[in-house]
Amino acid sequence: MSSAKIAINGTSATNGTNGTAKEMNGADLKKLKNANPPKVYIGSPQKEFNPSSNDSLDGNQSPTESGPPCCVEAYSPYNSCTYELIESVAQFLLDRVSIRPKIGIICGSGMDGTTGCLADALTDSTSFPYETIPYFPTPTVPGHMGRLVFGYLGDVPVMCMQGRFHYYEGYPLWKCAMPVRVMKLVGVTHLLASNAAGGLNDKYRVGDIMIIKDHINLLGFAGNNPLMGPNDERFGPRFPAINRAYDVNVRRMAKQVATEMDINNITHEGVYSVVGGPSFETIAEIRMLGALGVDAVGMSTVHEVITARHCGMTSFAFSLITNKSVTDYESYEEPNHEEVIDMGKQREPVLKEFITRLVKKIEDDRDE
Ligand SMILES: O=P(O)(O)O[C@@H]1C[C@H](O)[C@@H](CO)O1
Ligand code: HPA
Repeated sequence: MSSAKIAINGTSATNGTNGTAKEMNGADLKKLKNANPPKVYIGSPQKEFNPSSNDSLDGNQSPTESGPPCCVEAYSPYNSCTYELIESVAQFLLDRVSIRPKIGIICGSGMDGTTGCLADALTDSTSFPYETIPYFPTPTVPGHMGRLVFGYLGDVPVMCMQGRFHYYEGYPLWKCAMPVRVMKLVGVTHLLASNAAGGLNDKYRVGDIMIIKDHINLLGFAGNNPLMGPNDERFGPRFPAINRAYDVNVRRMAKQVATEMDINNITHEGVYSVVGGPSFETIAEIRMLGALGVDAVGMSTVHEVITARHCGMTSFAFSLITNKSVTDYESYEEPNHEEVIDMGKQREPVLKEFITRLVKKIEDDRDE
């Protein structure tokens, strides 16, 4: 494969074969960071990040004698990742890309794979493997890539998380949702999140799309919320309202897109509930969720949407129904991650088209 060197802010990164996709590899970016370190303030009292010291870039180091470490210990349930730190991560990205996206996309399981996925459809793209972004977590789940990709979807500038972070990976909820705040400070106003989910609603079939109109935050009921801990008003209020989390206008546009694509027969609107995972649900749990009015169940999205709403972003999310939730004690069926990934891949073209058209509508609406 041929590769040309191109200049990004005076330093070099590798340019792909077609001249439109720039992949920053780990080694290049480590060099880049050392040459041009982001100003990152960590802990309290604030400390300037020094890439030549032993400080880790991933924010996962444990407390040291000199005081609290970076943005907090990885497993703290309380978010003390400062506004300044998120700002510095956003600045790190802004210094290295020229586009200024207003729409941020999070790709769910099966939609964030290695080839043919949404992020691959972006043109003029620059991608940052997560491990090369200061303080970013890194994904551990098979089938989830770990890249932040900037580029154009159709002619709309977007930034796209190809791979997300889940609570069951061991990250606290605030850390799972930390990239949403980075998006916010990059300038994103609209969050579009997708996920894979088990279908509880009898009308849903595997492969259907459910536009999320509301959620039940089971983790929140159990006293776990991404906004726990000190609140910085620069992000948003201490007690944000969440009852209008899934924007009615964007949902209307999504339904228009479904009509235009002639996929109304596989498109629904319903209630999503988050569980902690990684174990799938028992039959009793599924029956309980059904009785609560849940249409689909998954392991993500809710903490991202709460974080986005907290900082004033417009949010929209949808589920791909990758499996039917088992409700029958006589059944031998068992949900598994492989079928989740397979269904995501099968539906990739439809979902890509769905998101591309929706993004265009949002952009046109913003311009009006
Ligand atoms: O990232 P999402 O919510 O799409 O992933 C779902 C939940 C688990 O990560 C996985 C289970 O197969 O799919
Ligand atoms: N339960 C929870 N999360 C999921 C499921 C499920 O059945 N399918 C895909 N993600």
